[in-house]
Amino acid sequence: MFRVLVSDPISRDGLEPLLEANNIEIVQKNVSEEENLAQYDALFVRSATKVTEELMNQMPKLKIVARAGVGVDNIDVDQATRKGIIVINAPDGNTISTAEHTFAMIASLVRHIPQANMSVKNREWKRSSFVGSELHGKMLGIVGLGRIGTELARRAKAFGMRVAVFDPFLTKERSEKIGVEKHDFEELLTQADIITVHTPLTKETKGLLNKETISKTKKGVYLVNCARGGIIDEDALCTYLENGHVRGVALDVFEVEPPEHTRLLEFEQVIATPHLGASTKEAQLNVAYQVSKEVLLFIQGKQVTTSINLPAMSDEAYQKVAPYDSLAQKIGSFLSQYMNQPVQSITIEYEGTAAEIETAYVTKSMIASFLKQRMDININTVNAGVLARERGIQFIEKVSDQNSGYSNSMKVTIHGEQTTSEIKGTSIPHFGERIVSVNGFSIDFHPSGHLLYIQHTDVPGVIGNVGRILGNHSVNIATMQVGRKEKGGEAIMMLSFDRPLDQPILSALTELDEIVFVKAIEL
Ligand SMILES: NC(=O)C1=CN([C@@H]2O[C@H](COP(=O)(O)OP(=O)(O)OC[C@H]3O[C@@H](n4cnc5c(N)ncnc54)[C@H](O)[C@@H]3O)[C@@H](O)[C@H]2O)C=CC1
Ligand SMILES: O=C(O)C(=O)COP(=O)(O)O
Repeated sequence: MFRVLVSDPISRDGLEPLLEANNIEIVQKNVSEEENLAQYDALFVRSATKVTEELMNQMPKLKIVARAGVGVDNIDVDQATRKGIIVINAPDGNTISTAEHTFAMIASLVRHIPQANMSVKNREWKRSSFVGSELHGKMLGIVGLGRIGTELARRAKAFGMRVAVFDPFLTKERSEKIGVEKHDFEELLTQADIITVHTPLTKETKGLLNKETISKTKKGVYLVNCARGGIIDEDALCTYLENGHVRGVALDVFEVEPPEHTRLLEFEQVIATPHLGASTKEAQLNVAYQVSKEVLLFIQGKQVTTSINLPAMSDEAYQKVAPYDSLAQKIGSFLSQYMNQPVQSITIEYEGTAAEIETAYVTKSMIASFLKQRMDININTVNAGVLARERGIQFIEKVSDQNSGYSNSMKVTIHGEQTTSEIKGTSIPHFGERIVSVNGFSIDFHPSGHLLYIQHTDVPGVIGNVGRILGNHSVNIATMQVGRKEKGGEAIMMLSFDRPLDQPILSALTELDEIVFVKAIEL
């Protein structure tokens, strides 16, 4: 049974993909009210639940956190990554709703609609107190031209506004295509009549509009924040509202939510909504449906596509990666079992078509498989890189420019404290993966099942002796491959069996004079 805890109010209809699947239990209850957090495999949240390290520690089975929305600033993604917990979000399900809400806030702000509404409800008729400004012909400054910023720009243009944009990642071509003016931050500050922010909350964007930057804006500017509390510094807003430099402010989000102690709400010129950007039936259905489908993919062992802490990959892209992923896991596990010593660095080299895929994912998969043999914690592609680095293991990814004759290949070299080992494999369409070289010995075997690696001297009779000992122990050899570099020198043997080999058999083999090294490997 896969157990899902839905902590914030999330559309039940949007959970349909999970509700219809078998063996999934969904509990809709806030984390603060759930006594047995340890039983859950997945946690669904919106912005209210804070997914802290402490909460994750109370959920040892947690494998995936699904944010039914965009911003993940309420989730400790670094800690989730360390613990191997996948974090996903619903990147575009609430874009339109949030853009529409922002536009509604802008229109309300310049026409004083909330204040006028209150006044009329108080039985007043003060028409001259609420004279507003037209949007037509004014310049809207958008900070962050992502999904929401772009939709907002389209709406502003339809109202005859000029749209100036600051976004460090915006190309000239894209700004021309959308029909907005690309500016630097300073220009936008000094020219815009209304400034609205649409970036995530990060170290860089926290306090982006502060005492210093707001002082550069036009006198009488309107400021809007429907992205995240803290992108516009609240103390600075109070200062400039008090001295009249900022004419009005529209806020959907606050540094602390609910905003119990902020002075901002005391200003007549501030209009506010309680984080309603994504609160439409449509957006809530979209985001819940998006993350439910993703979680279902995860449960089915398929590739999730909207992960924050995994390389983004569509299911289609994963189909191309899958054969190499499988090969990488086999090589990682093989080398980890074979090299029983501390490791300093791992190098993975891709050649041919293997170099054309999402190699970062495959590298992490190989490292995860390597570490799994050595560590008794949850290791996967999410936390493999972090855990390897924490243990002082360097990993290097290379694309080989050599042509070794295979249409694709993957070579993994591990530098251990005492020795270095290396395995090369290839994936053959419709045939599966093959290991084609071990420590420079050419060989050809399918890396699967109960294997035995033997290093020996290339002398007559050794194969017979090995066969005799195995036969004496009633062990049937399923497959056998040999490889050598030169006649009479060192050689290797790779055998596979229908069952694992016991220690007495391995000891008997080791006692043969011509045998240098024996290692049973389970893949
Ligand atoms: N009020 C609400 O209910 C909602 C709020 N949001 C907030 O809106 C934010 C934006 O959402 P989307 O447009 O979907 O995200 P997005 O990722 O599509 O766009 C963010 C944009 O910000 C830009 N950016 C990043 N750092 C920047 C910087 N230092 N200066 C200027 N631009 C910068 C990026 O290049 C990107 O284009 C979310 O992160 C979330 O916090 C999102 C949905 C609902
Ligand atoms: O999607 C986002 O980033 C939002 O801010 C929406 O938040 P919510 O899901 O409404 O709590």
